[in-house]
Amino acid sequence: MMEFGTNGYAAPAAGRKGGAAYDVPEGVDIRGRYDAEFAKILTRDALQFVADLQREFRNHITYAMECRKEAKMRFNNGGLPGFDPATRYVREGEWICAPVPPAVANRMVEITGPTERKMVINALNSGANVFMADFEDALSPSWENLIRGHVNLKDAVDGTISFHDKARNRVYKLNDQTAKLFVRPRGWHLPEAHIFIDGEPATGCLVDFGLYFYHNFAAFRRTQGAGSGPFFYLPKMEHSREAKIWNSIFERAEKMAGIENGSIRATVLIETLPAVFQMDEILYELRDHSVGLNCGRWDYIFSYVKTFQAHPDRLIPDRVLVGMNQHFMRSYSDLLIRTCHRRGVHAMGGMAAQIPIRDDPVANEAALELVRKDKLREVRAGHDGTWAAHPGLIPAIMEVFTNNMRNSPHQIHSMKREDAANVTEEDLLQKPVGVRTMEGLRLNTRVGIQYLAAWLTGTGSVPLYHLMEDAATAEISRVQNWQWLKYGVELDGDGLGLKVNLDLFGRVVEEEMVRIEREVGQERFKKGMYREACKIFTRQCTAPMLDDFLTLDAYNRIVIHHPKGLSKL
Ligand SMILES: CC(=O)SCCNC(=O)CCNC(=O)[C@H](O)C(C)(C)COP(=O)(O)OP(=O)(O)OC[C@H]1O[C@@H](n2cnc3c(N)ncnc32)[C@H](O)[C@@H]1OP(=O)(O)O
Ligand SMILES: O=CC(=O)O
Ligand SMILES: [Mg+2]
Repeated sequence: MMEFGTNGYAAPAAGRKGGAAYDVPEGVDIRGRYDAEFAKILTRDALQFVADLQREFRNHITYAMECRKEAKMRFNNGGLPGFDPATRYVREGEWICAPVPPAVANRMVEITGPTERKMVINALNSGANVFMADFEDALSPSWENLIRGHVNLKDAVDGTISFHDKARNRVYKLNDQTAKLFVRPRGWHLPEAHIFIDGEPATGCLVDFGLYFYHNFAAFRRTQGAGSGPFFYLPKMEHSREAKIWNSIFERAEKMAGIENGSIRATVLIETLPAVFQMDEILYELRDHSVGLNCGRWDYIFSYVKTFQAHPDRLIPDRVLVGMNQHFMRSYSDLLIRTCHRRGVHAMGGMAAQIPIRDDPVANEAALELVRKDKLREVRAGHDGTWAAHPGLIPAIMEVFTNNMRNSPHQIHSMKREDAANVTEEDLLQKPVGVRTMEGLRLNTRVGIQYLAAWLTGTGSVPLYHLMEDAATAEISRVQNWQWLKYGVELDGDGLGLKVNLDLFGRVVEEEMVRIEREVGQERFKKGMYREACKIFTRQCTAPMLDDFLTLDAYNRIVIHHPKGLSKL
């Protein structure tokens, strides 16, 4: 095991003995594995840029994270999130964001996926308008995945990326026409424990943003952005002060690159409950750099549970029942559309969880139909585009959007949704309706453990029971179990009348582990990290205090410092 310092991460190594070393600027220490390809990303100049960002913004980030803690305390003491009276002038003011760059006017279908090499090529060739390359929900942030991801994105932006699938003897290359690339860095909360700056682990998202921006801004603007860009997605913000930090980071990056202010554009995911009350404020802070908001529905549900962790009157029903038809979810989507269109930017829809079912045409058609229905609701509500988890879904989603957009690339000017101006705090907080069942508890457990086992072995998005599962959906499973255990809820939906307690949960865990082993097979079960995942998941579900993020604790298990002799692994 690694030896932890006072901040929870291994202390930086004093030097590098044996093997090649990165050429680092003053105060930077790279503790991840070295290879010649990685060294092309971790250049002295790129690291200097990351270190400059870290030094300039670390106090702002620390403050923003302290504010999150204060807000959590307020909610835990019975407070509710709501609109901030101090920024009423922003919500009521008549201002708009900078015009949408022509390169990304049409974003009807955006495919998302991790930065794995073959998937990057497939996504760019998929026929979607945009590919969101993900360092976040869909990626397990191991050193290998992250830096390999940067190699892949650089090759993609340079147009030189290729991949040889030896088993199938198939070579993957980019088509002439490709999707426009957006990149989603990690959330503020995750450190990058393989890069130390001034003795502390770097902020994960500054590493993701800084390395990508440094290496790609020029080529991207030439080949993809028609003179603007690069483009980003920004996850998991809770307050506009966090958007203000991003805005300053963008200005700092533009200055370094010598490009015009407002070149970088970002879509912010509204995927925390506190952020839904800050949508105008977030757009306002980013008004020169914004290209919309997105309904990150899965993290939003997770955040609803987390925000109300001390409110037993706001327990949610079985996870499968919390869809966009719930009043609080519909209100969130309606207000997001109204806010974006009033400010002149895209209102993006979210991810349907269904994926193609290859070996069962009937089930496949049923899954596709659910996706179509979800997308039809989005486009009719006024969304300008949406997400697709898998290339196989793109034709159906594209058809729904093109058939309902009146030959226009977006609906910013045609679907104002003034009716949504009446969405109230109560609408946005309304308790979801539905029942709780033993199967809900079992499914959360089965899915949560399998997802975590995949994440620990380097895969951040997986197909489970014909649905896409990623960090956000796994979080729902975890916090829902925690909530049900904490308040000993009655499972009122299956006539069994059982109450959730440690005994029952212990039995469920045992039985679901047996089921997982049966389903994946003994050999895979033994080789995989199911037992470790089970330990982490169970601890988090039964902890007296709810952990903020599943991936924070789990991250410690995927940090691998090199050379091995120095890191005491
Ligand atoms: C809550 C949120 O944040 S949502 C956004 C984050 N989540 C995501 O981005 C999920 C992205 N999707 C995926 O990772 C995958 O589609 C999964 C894990 C859900 C399903 O994966 P699989 O079952 O392995 O897919 P499947 O075997 O059907 O893949 C078929 C082909 O499509 C490709 N493919 C599948 N999904 C994607 C994708 N999102 N991007 C690019 N290519 C993809 C595969 O690489 C494979 O290519 P090949 O035929 O050339 O080998
Ligand atoms: O990031 C998207 C989500 O739904 O969470
Ligand atoms: Mg998310």
